Amino acid sequence: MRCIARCGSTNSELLNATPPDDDRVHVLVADEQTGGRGRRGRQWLSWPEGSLTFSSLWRFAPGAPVPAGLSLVAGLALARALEKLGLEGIQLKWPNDLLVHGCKLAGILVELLPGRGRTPAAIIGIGLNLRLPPEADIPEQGGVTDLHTEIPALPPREQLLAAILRELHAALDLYAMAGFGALRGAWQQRNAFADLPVRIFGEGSEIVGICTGVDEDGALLVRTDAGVVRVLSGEVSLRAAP
Ligand SMILES: O=C(O)CCCC[C@@H]1SC[C@@H]2NC(=O)N[C@@H]21
Repeated sequence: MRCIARCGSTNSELLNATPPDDDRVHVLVADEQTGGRGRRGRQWLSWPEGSLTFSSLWRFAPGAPVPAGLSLVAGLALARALEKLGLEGIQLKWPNDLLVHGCKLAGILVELLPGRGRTPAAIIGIGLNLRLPPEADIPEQGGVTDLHTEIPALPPREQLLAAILRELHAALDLYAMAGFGALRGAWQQRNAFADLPVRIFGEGSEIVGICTGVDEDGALLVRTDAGVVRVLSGEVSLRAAP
């Protein structure tokens, strides 16, 4: 594990300076990110004392199918770590957000690193709000929350990170062995939109229906008038339907 004071984005750092193939687990933590990135080209804002931002490189078997459910696995691991610290009411918003009381507490950005003759890898980036300044709240984006608001007795940062990494690596080991199917039930128990009307916006398309869960690959299942539609993570955005 490497801890640095500042960088643009921990995901970008790992993408640009891939550690050697034999380095099975590689984690980069930054006290401050100046160009944090979120899904769909969004910015991820963080504050030096107010956020925990890190990325973990995870290698998967050459020739294995693209690990589609990874951001769900990471979300579940993060949820489990925070639940063990006493945080209740965590919900997972497919594919990459962790919510408490409907407000975003953490986000996950998974990016694949092409093999180029090496073992293929994924970078799993996690941004967790610890103590946000008031200007961080953007109600029109559903609102944000921080860990300090949810559990006032926050453990020290290093302890929190260690607890998250423990859960993350345990979940990744199971995922590597048995696939997302082994974690699917646990993810669905925390599904923020279970049996609720949803609207999925893609590039030039829109799906409206009831969210019935996720499948063995981590794809979202939406029951529409035309039958059940499988939505792959890609460039889509999920919202509650009125
Ligand atoms: O909400 C999202 O769309 C995902 C946010 C992911 C943010 C984390 S912070 C650590 C890592 N480095 C980045 O630039 N992004 C991820």
